[in-house]
Amino acid sequence: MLSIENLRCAYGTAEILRGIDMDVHVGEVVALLGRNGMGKTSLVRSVAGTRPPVVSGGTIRWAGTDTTHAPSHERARLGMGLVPQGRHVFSSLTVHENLTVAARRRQNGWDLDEVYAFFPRLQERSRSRGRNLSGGEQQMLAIGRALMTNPQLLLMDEPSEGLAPAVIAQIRERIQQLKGSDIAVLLVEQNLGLALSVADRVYILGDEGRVAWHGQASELEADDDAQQRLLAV
Ligand SMILES: Nc1ncnc2c1ncn2[C@@H]1O[C@H](COP(=O)(O)OP(=O)(O)OP(=O)(O)O)[C@@H](O)[C@H]1O
Repeated sequence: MLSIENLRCAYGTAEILRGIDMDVHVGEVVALLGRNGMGKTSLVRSVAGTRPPVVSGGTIRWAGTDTTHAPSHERARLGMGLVPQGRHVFSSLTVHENLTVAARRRQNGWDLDEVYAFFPRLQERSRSRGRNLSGGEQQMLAIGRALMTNPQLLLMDEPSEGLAPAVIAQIRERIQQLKGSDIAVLLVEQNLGLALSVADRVYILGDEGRVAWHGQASELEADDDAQQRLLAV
């Protein structure tokens, strides 16, 4: 389980998160929502140990270990995988190379064949370089690359950003497939429809740098007031 208590983080003197409490259990998908600039990416980067921002208070525990100030490679070793906003695939490497460079062996874990079975399009494009892929293919590659590290906690930062509806539908199906496996998923999304269709629970960040709403995805779906007030939909 990922357990975040009273987390604060800052860029220089600007404190963005001011006391976040949140947990994500293995086998569930938790969506992290909020309007632009509320700190969703900052929270995910704090969990993954990617700087900036700097964690200025609180604790992050993963599977019983205090990872609050652990280096990002240590968090990866403990089973955290990040699908970063903007994908960041290696543009000069092929799909195959992007995937194998990330591989981390674990018994009964993800390997190249499994990732190709999960995203057949990646196998078709295995010899293409990152820079020649479409946005959707790059997103599949970013997810596949994170899966190659055999994560038990998958942090996904806006996987639907800039993608066509047909590709978003595929990403939705794949997240649903991951659900119920031995992976915990924390999903940052702007696309409320996608978030509600895959998430078990939802946290919404408000403009105080705190959680403004949390509950079951089905509760948020029925709560027009929260949607309008906190997400401006
Ligand atoms: N590297 C940085 N240096 C200084 N301030 C930053 C940096 N990155 C983000 N911020 C600020 O931190 C705040 C939170 O940004 P963050 O990207 O975490 O929000 P977000 O909810 O993910 O937004 P979006 O939906 O637009 O991606 C914003 O005010 C942003 O301008």
